[in-house]
Amino acid sequence: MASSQTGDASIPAGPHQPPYTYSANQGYDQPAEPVPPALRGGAPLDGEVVDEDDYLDDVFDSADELEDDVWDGDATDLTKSYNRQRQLHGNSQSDAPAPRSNAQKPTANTFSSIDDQVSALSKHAAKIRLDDVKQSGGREKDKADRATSELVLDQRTRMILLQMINRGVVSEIHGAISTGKEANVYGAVLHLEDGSPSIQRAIKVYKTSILVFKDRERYITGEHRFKSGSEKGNNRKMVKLWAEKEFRNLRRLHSAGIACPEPLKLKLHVLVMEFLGDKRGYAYPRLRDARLEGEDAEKQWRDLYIQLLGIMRRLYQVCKLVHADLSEYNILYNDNKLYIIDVSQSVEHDHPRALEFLRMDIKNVGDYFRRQGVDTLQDRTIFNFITAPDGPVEEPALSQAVEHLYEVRPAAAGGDAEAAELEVDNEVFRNQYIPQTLEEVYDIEKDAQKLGTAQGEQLVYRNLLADQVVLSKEQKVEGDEESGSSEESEEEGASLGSDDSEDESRFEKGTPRGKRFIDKGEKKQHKEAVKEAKREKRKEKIPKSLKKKLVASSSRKKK
Ligand SMILES: Nc1ncnc2c1ncn2[C@@H]1O[C@H](COP(=O)(O)OP(=O)(O)OP(=O)(O)O)[C@@H](O)[C@H]1O
Ligand SMILES: [Mg+2]
Repeated sequence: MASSQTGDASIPAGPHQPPYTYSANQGYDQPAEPVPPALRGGAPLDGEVVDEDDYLDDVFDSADELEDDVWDGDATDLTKSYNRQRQLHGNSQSDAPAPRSNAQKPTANTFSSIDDQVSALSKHAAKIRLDDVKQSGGREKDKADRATSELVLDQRTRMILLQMINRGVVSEIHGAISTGKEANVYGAVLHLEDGSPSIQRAIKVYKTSILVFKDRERYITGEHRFKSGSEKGNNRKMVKLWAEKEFRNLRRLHSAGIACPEPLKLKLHVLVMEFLGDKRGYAYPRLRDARLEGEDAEKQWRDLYIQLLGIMRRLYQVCKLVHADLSEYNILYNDNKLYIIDVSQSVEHDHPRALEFLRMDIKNVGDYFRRQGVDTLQDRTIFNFITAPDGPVEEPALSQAVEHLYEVRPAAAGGDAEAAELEVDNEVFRNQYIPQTLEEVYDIEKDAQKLGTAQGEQLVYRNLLADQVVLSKEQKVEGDEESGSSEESEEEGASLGSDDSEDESRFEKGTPRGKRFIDKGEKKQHKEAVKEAKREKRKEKIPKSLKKKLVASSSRKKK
C-alpha cells in the first residue's frame, strides 16, 4: 500500500540521512523541510497497484520527457530555468537569506535522493489550487461542484505538476476544466517575468485506472507505434504511451496548420498544452455547446460543416491520421473557428481499422450537423473527398472543393424524399465492407478492374485502390530491384519514439505506371517474381530488434 509512504520507516533507508538538504543552487542552507501531508499522504488513486520501489523513480527521471521545439532551448538549460523559477516563485516572499548561487551547472543528479527532491518541490505546493474552478456558461452546472475526491491527485501526478511549476512550464495550476473517465484537464497559468500578460495553459492528466482502458484495445491493436506488446498489462506504461501518442498527434496537427492546442510539454501521463480559451481562463465551448447567434446562423452552421470537412481531409492527407473519436464533443468552437482536440486515440491512416474509424467520424459529424439543420452531403461522398489522393489540402481550395461536391451531386427529389434517399444511401454505405488490411485490398485484384466503371464507384475504398495501394506496392518492388534499398518501407516497426516521416511517405502518390492494365498471365508472373524477390530480401534482413539496438546505440540522444 502506498499510504505506507507517509511514514519514514517504510522508505528504503539510504546509506546516510544528512541533517540538511542540499538543493541545486541553494547549497545546504535550510534544514530539511518536513514534507506536508498534502504531498506525502496522497495514495495512488484509481486502484493503481503500486510498486513502492519505483513509485516515484520515473517522475524524477528526465529521460523520457518530451517537449515541443519551442521549449527546447529553454527548458533543457536547467540553470536558467531554475534561476528564473527561483526569482518567480521562490524566495522573494520569504525572509530567508538570499540563496548562494552555484557556479556548477546542476543536473538532475545533483539531488541526493528522491526524498530531497520531494522536499524541494514542496515549496510550490500552494500553487496547485484545484478547487479554483472556472466554468464557462454553456457547461452543465452540476459539473461545477464536483466531488472533491475527483480532484485529489495521486502523489506521482502531484510531483509531476510541482516539477512543471519548478521548471517554469506553468506558474500555478487551477481547477479542472473537465473531469472525465480517462483524463482530467486543468487550467494553469504562466506568469512572465517581464510583466507581460500571463499565459493560460491547459494540463491534461491521464488516469491510470484499469477500467477505462478496456475500449482502447481496438485503437492499439494494429497501431505499430504500440507494437512492442510488452506494455500490455502495465497500466502506468500504457497511460504514458497514451499521453505520448496524444502529444505526437497534436504536434502533427499543429505543424500541419490544423487548429488545435499546441503541445508544449509531456512528462509521463501529464501533458501541458496551449489553452484554448480567453485571457481570463475560460475555455472555449465544445462545438456541442456552441451557440451561434445572428440572422445568418444557418449559414454559419453550414460554413462550420464545410470547414470541418476540410479539416478532416487535411488530417488524413497531410497528417496521415484518422481522428477516430471525432464528434461535437472533441471539437472546440470560437469565433467561427473549429479546434480539434482529444487525439490520443487517433490512428495512422494505414491502421487496419482506419477506414472504419473514418466512416464512423463521418457519420458522427454528419448526424450532428444535420441536427443543426445543415443540408449535409452523403457519407460516401465525404469519404471519397477525404481519401482521394488528388485534390487540394489548403484553404480556400478545400472549401471550394466541398462546394463543388454540392454542385455535382445528383439532383434529388427534394424535401422528405431527398432526406429519405440520403438516409438510405448512408445506411448502405455504413454497412459496406471495408477491408481490415490493405493486403486484403491488394488481393482483390478484380476490384481494381472495376475501377472506372459504374461498379467501381461503389467500392468504399476505391481511392486507396486507385493508385495508392496497387501502384505503390509495385513501384516499391521496382524500386527495390533498381536500388535494392527500400526494404525499410516494408518495416512497420517504427517505434513510438521514432520519427514517423518514413511511414508517411508510404502512401504518397507516385506517377502511374499502368500495371493494372497489363494482361493477366503477365501479371501473375510479375507477382511471382515479386514474391521471390521479397523472399530473397528477407533472408538478408537484419532482425528488427537488432536494428533497433543498433540505431539506439549509435544515435541515442536526449532531446
Ligand atoms: N487545450 C485545451 N484548452 C481548453 N480546454 C480544453 C483543452 N483541452 C481539453 N479541454 C477541455 O477538456 C475537455 C476534455 O478534454 P479531452 O476531450 O481532451 O479529454 P478526454 O480524453 O475526452 O477525457 P475523458 O474522455 O476522460 O472525458 C474538453 O471537452 C475541453 O472542454
Ligand atoms: Mg474528449
